[in-house]
Amino acid sequence: MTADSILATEQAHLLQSLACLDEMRDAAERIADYGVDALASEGLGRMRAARIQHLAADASAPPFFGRTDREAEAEHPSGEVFHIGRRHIRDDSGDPMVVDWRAPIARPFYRASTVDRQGVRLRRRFGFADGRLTSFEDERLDAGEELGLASDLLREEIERPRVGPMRDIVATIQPDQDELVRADLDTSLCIQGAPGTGKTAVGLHRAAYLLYSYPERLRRSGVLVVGPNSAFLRYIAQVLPALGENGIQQTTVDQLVAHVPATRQEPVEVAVLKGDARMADLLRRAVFSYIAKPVDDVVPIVGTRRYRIPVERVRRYVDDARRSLAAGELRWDSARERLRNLLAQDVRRQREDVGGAPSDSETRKVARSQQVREFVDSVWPALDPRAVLVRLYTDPAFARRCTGTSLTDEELALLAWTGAPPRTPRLAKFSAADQVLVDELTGLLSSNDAYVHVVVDEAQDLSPMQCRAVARRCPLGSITVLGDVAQATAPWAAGSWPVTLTHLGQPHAVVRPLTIGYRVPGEVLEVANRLLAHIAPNVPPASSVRAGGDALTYSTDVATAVRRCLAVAGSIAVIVPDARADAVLGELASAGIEAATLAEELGHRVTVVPATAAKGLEYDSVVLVEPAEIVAAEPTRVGGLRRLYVAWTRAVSRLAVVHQQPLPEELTEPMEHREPAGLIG
Ligand SMILES: Nc1ncnc2c1ncn2[C@@H]1O[C@H](COP(=O)(O)OP(=O)(O)OP(=O)(O)O)[C@@H](O)[C@H]1O
Repeated sequence: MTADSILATEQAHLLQSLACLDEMRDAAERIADYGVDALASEGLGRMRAARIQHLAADASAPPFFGRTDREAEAEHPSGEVFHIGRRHIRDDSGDPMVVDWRAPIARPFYRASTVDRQGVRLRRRFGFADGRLTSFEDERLDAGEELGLASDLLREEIERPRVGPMRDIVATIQPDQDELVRADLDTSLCIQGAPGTGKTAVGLHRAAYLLYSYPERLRRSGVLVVGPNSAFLRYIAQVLPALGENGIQQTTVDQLVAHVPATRQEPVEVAVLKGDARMADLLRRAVFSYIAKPVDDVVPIVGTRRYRIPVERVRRYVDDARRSLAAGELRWDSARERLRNLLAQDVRRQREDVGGAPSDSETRKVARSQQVREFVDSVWPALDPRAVLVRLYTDPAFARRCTGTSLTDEELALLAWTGAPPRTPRLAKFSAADQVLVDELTGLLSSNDAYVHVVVDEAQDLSPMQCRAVARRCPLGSITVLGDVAQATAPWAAGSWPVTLTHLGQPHAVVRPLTIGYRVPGEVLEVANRLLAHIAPNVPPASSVRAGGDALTYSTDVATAVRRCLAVAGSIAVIVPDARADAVLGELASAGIEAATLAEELGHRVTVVPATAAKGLEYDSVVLVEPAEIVAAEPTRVGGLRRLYVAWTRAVSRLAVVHQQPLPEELTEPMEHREPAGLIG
């Protein structure tokens, strides 16, 4: 077959697949929602809506992007052919026209090699333009052909100028990434990777893979994706819907714990202390301290009769509830409930002992009786997490009692409330670190939403207490942890995966590295890698699959540098020291260049990005303003260099450094004792 006739045949398959997809959508819309009862009908309706949404997702995307031809088998003497796409498409008779990329049969498309063919004779990739099939690329694995990263279609995809939000990488997932994407649901993973190695992409595709592969286990309380900030969430928001997954909750850690607003700023050292794992112990002791020792018999009145529960028995019940609380079997509020029930059951037994036959509803009435309620309130009061926290901050004797030996006097003094104490806990102004503590307390008092799998991105920046907040959302499930210790800029960051994983409740998660960079051009990465010796000596330098002729330039004027970027296609970020954001916006405006802020919709050509908000984002061109000032703005040199490392590694095609001050010396000194980052492929 000639290339043209292959293309024509594939184009015909594409049109047929689209027609089948239309038919599947029509069929889904025709199905009525009649279940056996109203609830079942509602459930069916929901499922149907989800299915229609799934089938409609990203209708502009080609129905398939690849194909595998399998070796001949007894049942299929000429070898089966599978087209691989974003979703399963079948014809009228139910035969697959396209198989979902997540299906086990699609795996060899990503993983087969000449060494391990996995039953595949030929792998074909397709190129598209405006929804039309325009090219294809074959690897005859059985003839020893394997392109790897040298594939033109793969390189085109990687080098496509970036505009707007993040895209899925489903057509070009690499074997090392695929292994992580398809790890089973019970496996917790920690993916450590240099900037642009595809951690976020892998984490999101893993979420989609798990939903497809474990629908039963994930249908109810599925997958939660946690990102560092709302700009990042907006940037990644389209990836999962484009893969047909609309039901995944995506949130920031701050949103996760926002029971109270964060309206108070506080010194870094206070925030660091409040993020320390020892706070968990303090809060726990504080909560337990509210349990009082019963001193009297309890005497519930039923009708006109009084039943006496002797104090020794009452103490036993309280001890029993306390043990359940300590063992984590019960939260505070349900332990209160348990206590009420224990007392009511005691009365029931007393009545039975004298020949009565009290009903369940009478027993429930005893549990709710005034005497039982007053007793429970006195030994096991209802607690407001804000009140407990405010008391710890405003009552030094109480804080000291709850501390044990874990916090020093200096540390306790740091926690003390500054300014006039709030009149009521409801009026207290809390900080972002307090929000996490309120969440910890809330978790001690009552249960929260729990997920079967959590994907947490930029996890290197989480404080131990934030890690615990994430872990609480996944008490029995697994976690995919994504991050890069070299990019840890938060002052409370642990800087070590074993520590972070322990606080995430996953001490045995395997740390898996990704070292091939798909974003940053080689010459830009080579300079960034010089910083590693100073910011994360144990992290190996990454290599880049990409090089650009004018990838790294230096100049002195922002507007000129931006204009040069405007001359080529793609998104542009002007990454600035935070304090300069307004000035640079003004400078660009007076130069006649329209620029947006990060708070505005994605898709603007030029965005001014404060250095502290650049994490996780990427742009085709980056104009990086005054690196030395970005470093100096952080409390420590290492923190500053890490911030610069993040900012330096946001560009896909070109990085234009604009500076009048000398560059930080760590950037200009070549790497010693290290392998320079090579270009792969
Ligand atoms: N296999 C791939 N095929 C095509 N593009 C890819 C592949 N892997 C990653 N990319 C692209 O590389 C870029 C970087 O990916 P991603 O943002 O996931 O990296 P990251 O490791 O999370 O980076 P950072 O540490 O900076 O947050 C993205 O544009 C992504 O789409």
